[in-house]
Order: sequence, then C-alpha cells, then structure tokens
Amino acid sequence: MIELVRVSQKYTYKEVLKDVTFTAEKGQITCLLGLNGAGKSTILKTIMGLTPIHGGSIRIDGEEINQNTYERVSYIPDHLAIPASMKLSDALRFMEDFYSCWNKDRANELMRFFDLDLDERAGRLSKGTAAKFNLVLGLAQDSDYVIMDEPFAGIDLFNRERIAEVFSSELVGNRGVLLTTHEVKEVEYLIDKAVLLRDGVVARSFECEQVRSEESKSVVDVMKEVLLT
Ligand SMILES: Nc1ncnc2c1ncn2[C@@H]1O[C@H](COP(=O)(O)OP(=O)(O)OP(=O)(O)O)[C@@H](O)[C@H]1O
Repeated sequence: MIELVRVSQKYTYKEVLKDVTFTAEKGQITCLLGLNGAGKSTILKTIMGLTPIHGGSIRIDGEEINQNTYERVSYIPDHLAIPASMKLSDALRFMEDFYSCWNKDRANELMRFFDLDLDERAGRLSKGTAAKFNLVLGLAQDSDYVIMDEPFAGIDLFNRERIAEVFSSELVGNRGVLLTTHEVKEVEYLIDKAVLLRDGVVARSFECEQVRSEESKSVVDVMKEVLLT
C-alpha cells in the first residue's frame, strides 16, 4: 500500500499540501481529483521523492520512502521525457539497460497492444501516440505500483478508450495504480477509489462503488458537492 500520513509541502512560502492523508492499495485504481492547482501533481512528485516534504510521512508497503522503495514504484509523467530524435526501439533498449526491473516481454506486448512502430522517432509522435508510448515505458517495469500524471490529457475519445482498456488488462494486473485526471466523467467506471483535493487538503476520499450503491451518486456528483460548494 502507498500510504501518506499528514504530508505537508511548501514551495518557498506557499503551503501547497496540508496534512494530506490517504492510501492507495494494490489491485486498485485510486484517482486523485481536484481543480487546477489543487496539488495533485505535487502529491505524485512527493511520493517519487522528486520534491521534498516538510512534514508527515510517506510509506510504501510499510517502509518509509527511500532508494529501494523507488524500485517498487514506476512513475509516468504527463509528458514523454525522451529526446525527440530517438527511435522508439532505442528508447526501449535504453530503458532495458537502465532499469533492472524492465520486463522486455511486457514491453513488446504493450507495443503490439497499442500498435506502435519501433522505427518511429519520439518527436514525430502525435499527442495520443506519445501518451501510449509513455504508458509502455511505465508499465513495462516490474513494479508493484504505477503512478500516472494525467494519462488521458488531450487524447481523443477512441484512443482514450484504448488506453483505458489497458487498466483492466493483465498488463496492469494486480498492481496498485495511482493516477490524476480531469477526464473523470469518461473514465470513472475504471476507478475504485477517489481522493478529492481542495487547495492542498483532502476534502473527501471514498470507494466509488460504495458511493454509487449507498448514495446513488457518481464520482462527478460527489466532486460537484465537495469541490464547488
Ligand atoms: N515548482 C513550483 N514552484 C512554485 N509553486 C509551484 C511549483 N509547482 C507547483 N506549484 C504550485 O503548487 C500548487 C499545486 O500545483 P500542482 O501542479 O500540484 O496542482 P495540480 O492539482 O496538479 O494542478 P493541474 O490540475 O492544473 O495540473 C499550485 O498552486 C502551483 O502553482
């Protein structure tokens, strides 16, 4: 389980996260939701140790985050971070050399799943194709958790559906997924748990199925109630 306990974070004097507490479990898709600037990307970066925290703690399967825990978590940022001139085949080779947890078979399977061309260069990919290749780079690592920042941003409906398919496939399997998205209406059927953030504070976190059955509300209904009032 990824566990944040009373995490706070500041950029210079601005307090961006305040006492953030929630968990993201293995085998579940947990979604961080909130308006622009609520602190979603900052939370993902703190879990990956990319930005320091000023209070609280972050644990992965009970262990405080450290160099070893990063091996268990793969991070898919909101942009493809490889040189534009690099061929996809070279990027895959680079990842294989760099990551001991790289799963070559899964990488090949994902390339086929998304129908990606090994000879294409990163800089020539459309936004949707770049997003798919970004998922390949993240999901081909044998990690226990996958963290994704806006995997659906700017992607057309049909490509979004193709990307969403991967979440319920063996390619994600029993891993824990923590993601952010603004496309909640379209993908809420995928989400097990929602964590609503308002101005760096967890305003509510809930199991989506429970809210559907007990309160007859969708995730968007709860978001409107909690974030817009
Ligand atoms: N490097 C930085 N320096 C200073 N402030 C920052 C920095 N990065 C983010 N912030 C501020 O932290 C707050 C949270 O930003 P963050 O990117 O985490 O929000 P978000 O919920 O992911 O937003 P969005 O939905 O627009 O992507 C914002 O007020 C933002 O201006």
